[in-house]
Amino acid sequence: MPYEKTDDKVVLKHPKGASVVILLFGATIVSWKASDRGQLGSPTERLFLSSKAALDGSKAVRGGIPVVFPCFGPPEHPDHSKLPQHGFARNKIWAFDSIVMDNDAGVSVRLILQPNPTITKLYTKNFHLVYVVTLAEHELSTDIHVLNPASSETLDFQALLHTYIRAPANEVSITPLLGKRYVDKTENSPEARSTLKEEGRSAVDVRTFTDSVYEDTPPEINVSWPGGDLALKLSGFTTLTIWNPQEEAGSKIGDMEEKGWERFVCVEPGYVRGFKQLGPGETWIGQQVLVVA
Ligand SMILES: O=P(O)(O)OC[C@H]1O[C@H](O)[C@H](O)[C@@H](O)[C@@H]1O
Repeated sequence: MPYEKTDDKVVLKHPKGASVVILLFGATIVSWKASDRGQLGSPTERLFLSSKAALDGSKAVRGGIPVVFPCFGPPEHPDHSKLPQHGFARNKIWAFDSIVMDNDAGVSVRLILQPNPTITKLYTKNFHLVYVVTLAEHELSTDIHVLNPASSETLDFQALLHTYIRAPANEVSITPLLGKRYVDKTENSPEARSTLKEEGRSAVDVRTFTDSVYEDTPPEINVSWPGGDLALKLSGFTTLTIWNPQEEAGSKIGDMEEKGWERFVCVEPGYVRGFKQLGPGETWIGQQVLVVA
């Protein structure tokens, strides 16, 4: 059996050893194990999950790949005024829909989230979210589909995959972002936080507290460090957020494990500058493929 489903999670298993664990809470991927290409040996964990993360549905998971929808950061749009930071998708129980692919190339599961009473008391817009997670030997594909089922209203949203890559934070290089415009959310004043800067580094690092939202994300991003390399192949997304709190902000995060900021970099493809405006009946798809080098 290439997958196992229990009340609270789905585990996909590839015949060559890779695996992924997806909680129905938030559709949060909490583990992805894959082996290096061309090397024997057991698959290794590729995502960071804080040992202090709550996995019981009491709060969003600190690590893995939380799904952010319909707002990123504190709510700014009138439709989102009752929502918490990063919206509700990472805090709600998604439904298992089906296994959509199961062959030698990979195994794929489809999860869905639709309005329910716990959502409509905070958010009254109609929406239909589909999340397709596909596991291959050295790749993990995560596709988020947003459908507007309304007959006349537009759906305004932001969406993002908050990918916590397990890596030695002080040694990672992220490319190619040279010349890209970004906002720096570590700046002190609201004016400075909304002023666009231009990236002057050929390889971006996170050795200091970093919270940058890049525009016009390239279709392929490389995250490398001595002894490791992960590529992100992206489509549909317009922004790329790079986040590492370092001690300065990380020590204030209650569910961050001791010095956890030393062990990950968040590389977050999204649509988070302005709002995607989806007409009635339209669908938007954002795809992230994580590829082991
Ligand atoms: O603590 P959380 O709500 O999970 O947010 C964690 C981080 O998410 C993103 O990376 C944002 O850009 C950061 O500003 C935020 O601090």
